[in-house]
Amino acid sequence: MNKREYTIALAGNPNTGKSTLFNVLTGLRQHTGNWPGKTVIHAEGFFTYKNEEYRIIDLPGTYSLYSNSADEEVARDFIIFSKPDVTLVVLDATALERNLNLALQVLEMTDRVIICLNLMDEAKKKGIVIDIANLSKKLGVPVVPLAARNKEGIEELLETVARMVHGEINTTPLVVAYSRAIEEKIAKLLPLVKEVVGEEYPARWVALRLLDGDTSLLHALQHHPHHFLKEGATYACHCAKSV
Ligand SMILES: Nc1nc2c(ncn2[C@@H]2O[C@H](COP(=O)(O)OP(=O)(O)OP(=O)(O)O)[C@@H](O)[C@H]2O)c(=O)[nH]1
Ligand SMILES: [Mg+2]
Repeated sequence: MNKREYTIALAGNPNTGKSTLFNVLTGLRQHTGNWPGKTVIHAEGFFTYKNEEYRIIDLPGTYSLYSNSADEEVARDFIIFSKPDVTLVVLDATALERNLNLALQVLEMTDRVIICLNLMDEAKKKGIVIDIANLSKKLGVPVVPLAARNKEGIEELLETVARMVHGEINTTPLVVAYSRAIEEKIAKLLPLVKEVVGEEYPARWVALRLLDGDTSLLHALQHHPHHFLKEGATYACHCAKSV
């Protein structure tokens, strides 16, 4: 019997070192191509760690994961529809505040997240000190410091990835609280969304996207092979307009 291969996605703002990390992890076992139907180049690579096979996808760098561009949609769709076993969110440690925005968005989509705090060498040079343990506690997911270009922190990252795919890490992703008005709408919509998407998709995130009038997500859901989901998505969208 073939052993299972784990899928890892690399997300993050542009220029945070995703491709550098991708190259360190995969060496020469990689190829680039086009996503079907979209002119966004993606890279896919493979590596082995402790006798287990991993596939890693270098997603386009984005500042958010809404539907503002093809890049954002590609990254968003991969996390939502392909359900990677682990999503690595690569952050620039010298611009943590700006980078955290994307991390919080990913935490709304999946609980299998590891934060890679990259460019730690630059942060140190600039005298930036980050309390890793506290950040990890606040975000509710592991945070691993890295200097990918110098191959620093890679072993700890791989070990954390392995533990996560084996279900040895319990995460409690930070839930962003919105204004009372929005939370009330979410509360109304949530049971309906749960009925439609069940356990298959993160209900709170879907509700938020619907409230935001994200028609592209709706479109993606309507093309889902599951008939019930297609109809449900249309219905949920209709309800989102009226809550
Ligand atoms: N000092 C330092 N530089 C790094 C590190 N990791 C990556 N870089 C540099 O940062 C720059 C951007 O790295 P990339 O790997 O291309 O970043 P990316 O996230 O793939 O960028 P996009 O694909 O544009 O989103 C390059 O010049 C890298 O050499 C690091 O840990 N330390
Ligand atoms: Mg890149």
